Amino acid sequence: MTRPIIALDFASKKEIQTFLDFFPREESLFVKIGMEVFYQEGPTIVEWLKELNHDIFLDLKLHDIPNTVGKAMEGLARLGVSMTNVHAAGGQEMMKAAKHGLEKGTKAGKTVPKLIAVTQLTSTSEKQMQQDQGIFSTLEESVLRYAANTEKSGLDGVVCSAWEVEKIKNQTNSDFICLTPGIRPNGGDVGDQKRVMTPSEARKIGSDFIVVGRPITQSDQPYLAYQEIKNEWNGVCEHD
Ligand SMILES: O=C(O)c1cc(=O)[nH]c(=O)n1[C@@H]1O[C@H](COP(=O)(O)O)[C@@H](O)[C@H]1O
Repeated sequence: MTRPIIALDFASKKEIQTFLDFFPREESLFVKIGMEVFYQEGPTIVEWLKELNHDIFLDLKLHDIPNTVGKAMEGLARLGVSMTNVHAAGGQEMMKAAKHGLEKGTKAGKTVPKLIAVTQLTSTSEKQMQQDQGIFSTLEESVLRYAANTEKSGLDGVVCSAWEVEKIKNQTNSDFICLTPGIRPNGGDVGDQKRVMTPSEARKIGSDFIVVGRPITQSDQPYLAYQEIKNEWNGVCEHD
């Protein structure tokens, strides 16, 4: 069984602790730490979650000049997370610098974190992309271009919506990762997300990882919500 990545979009360590109390202590989770809590708590939040035996996707979506991103990644590599990311819009030079920084900062004998690039955010519609970013192609064309740039820069994969996975997989090598947020159980509240899919649809279409936040974090029964999504993602029927 593979684990959905839980987006820990909380404002503090205390709130995360309260949330994790709903889960059995021995269950190792794959969690995503984003800018909301990282900017408040700093690297200690990562160290604490690692001590609890959880795997971490550090989602800081770096996007700056190549030198700055490269140096920042060199520092982040020392935290020993499993995965981290940049914005593909930063360009190929920036993505290469990010990868180089991660490799340089990873301690000898340790695994270099997977590095993936955000294409078009799942909260972006084609109309918004054209109006706000001045990109006058289809949204899919834009995502495919970013995915091609990401692969050329030597990164491990992309963050995209499940809607684009099939086309990305057709144009990239077989190891290239598609990590898909914007996941909702059937009939779930989409909130600010625009390009959504259910866990089972995302699996069928070839997503390698799904990221799920509010359907689990805002649930009255977070562990049950997590298990239902995990089972659906792994193709387990309720009565198996
Ligand atoms: O990089 C991400 O993780 C990300 C990229 C993207 O395009 N869309 C997106 O929603 N995310 C993240 O995925 C999570 C989705 O949360 P929910 O919409 O609550 O499931 C949030 O933490 C977002 O920051």
